[in-house]
Amino acid sequence: MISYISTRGNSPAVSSAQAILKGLADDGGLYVPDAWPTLDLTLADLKSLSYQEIAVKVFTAFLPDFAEEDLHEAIRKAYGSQWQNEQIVPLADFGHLHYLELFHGPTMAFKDVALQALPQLVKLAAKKEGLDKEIAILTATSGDTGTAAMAGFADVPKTKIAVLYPKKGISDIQRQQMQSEPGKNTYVYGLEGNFDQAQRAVKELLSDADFHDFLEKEQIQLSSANSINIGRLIPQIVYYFAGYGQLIAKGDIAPGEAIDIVVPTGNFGNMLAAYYASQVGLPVHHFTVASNENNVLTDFFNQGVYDRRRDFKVTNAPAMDILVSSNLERLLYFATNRNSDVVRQLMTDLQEKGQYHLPAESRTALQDFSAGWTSQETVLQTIQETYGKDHYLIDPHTAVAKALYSEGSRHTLLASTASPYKFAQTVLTALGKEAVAGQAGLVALSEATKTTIPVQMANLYERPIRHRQVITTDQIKATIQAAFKH
Ligand SMILES: N[C@@H](CCOP(=O)(O)O)C(=O)O
Repeated sequence: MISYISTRGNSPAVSSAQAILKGLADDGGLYVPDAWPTLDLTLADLKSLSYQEIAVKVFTAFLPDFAEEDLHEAIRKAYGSQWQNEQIVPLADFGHLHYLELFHGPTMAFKDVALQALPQLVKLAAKKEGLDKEIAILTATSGDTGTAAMAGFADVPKTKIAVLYPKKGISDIQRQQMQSEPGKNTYVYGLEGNFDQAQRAVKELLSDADFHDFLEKEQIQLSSANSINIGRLIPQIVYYFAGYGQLIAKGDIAPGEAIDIVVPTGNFGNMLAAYYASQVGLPVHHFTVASNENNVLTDFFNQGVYDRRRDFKVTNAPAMDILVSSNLERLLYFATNRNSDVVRQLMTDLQEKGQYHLPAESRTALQDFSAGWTSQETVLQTIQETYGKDHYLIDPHTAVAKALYSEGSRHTLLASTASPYKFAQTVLTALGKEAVAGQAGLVALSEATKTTIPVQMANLYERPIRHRQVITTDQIKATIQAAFKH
């Protein structure tokens, strides 16, 4: 049975339930499986399996300490009528290019796929571990994770969730979604800072001894809804298999045929899930890592040097405005042939010097990856061209990836990570329309493109604003402590 170990090698191995409850290993590392599990399916099976059935196969393989009937129930709840498409992640096909639409969930971003499941997994993990404490979820967001995490955890008994988002640099709709979140157990704070600062604070609090004393006194188990939590990543593996199954069902590929995958990425969770899928049997020929102007990952893959010492840019693909890409640490662990000493040193270099150099032999292990970045102007141009040529509307993050795609002989899954309505102002600008804010922006986009405003957004601007508090980075710990105190 697999267990989970820290990428930095200085924490004991834990079960999958424990890894989900902890979020981050005590040594600051990220939990990774100590061996690749075997999926109980063949690629030929995929074309006749529902999304939920594929999810059962992936979840049971990666979460072997959970009872299978509990996982069935969790999956039934996570992928039910709250999804606006029965396939959960349908494909939109244009020749060899297939957009894997990951945005049909409650908050219209790919984060829903995992964050509809994570609360179920957390509850099951707590039951399994005999944990009778309240569970507090701390989350940093550049716009999408926070919204989706609250949609998942809102009013879940014995949980609380606190979200930190950068005050500047999220879309109008993301702001409205978060500030008007009605869940009684939700706490939302705008930060005078950027995503990296929010995420650093989350990681520090997860391993802060004094904060842990407070949690112990209050009988609280702390975890995270970010993709540093392995419980966030596992559900994301499922959709690559589901997309592959749809390609077989449509007759585009034969079982076993290799595909390419292109992913717009900031925190690297979505890309890493594709890599995990490939390690447990999905035939992937090539991965393209797409970045926006915060192109730290592009330089890393092209030059083998990760250097966060650069200006942090607020862009029109804001969910990817990230310079410290947490999940890369998990890829480094595999690229270094599971050498936690090397990973620990690289992470120390990143912390202390702001950069690290990947050893040459590990660069070879990443030869299936290439990387590129897309400017804000090209994002606008790509949205306009895609709409003009294919009459298909894409959001700015999907455009970051689309700009790097060029048609080849292989079928390609391109992760379409958010609804274009979630970034209505940017999409309107791209289409040469006035970027009106609020409900008027949704109406303008609907009229300009003769598309329907997603039902998930129907009453969004009627919800009252509940969360207005803005804090500085110095105030994070005390603010979260006050929120979580009974
Ligand atoms: N893009 C994210 C940033 C956090 O990433 P995560 O996948 O680690 O949760 C966002 O929109 O919040």
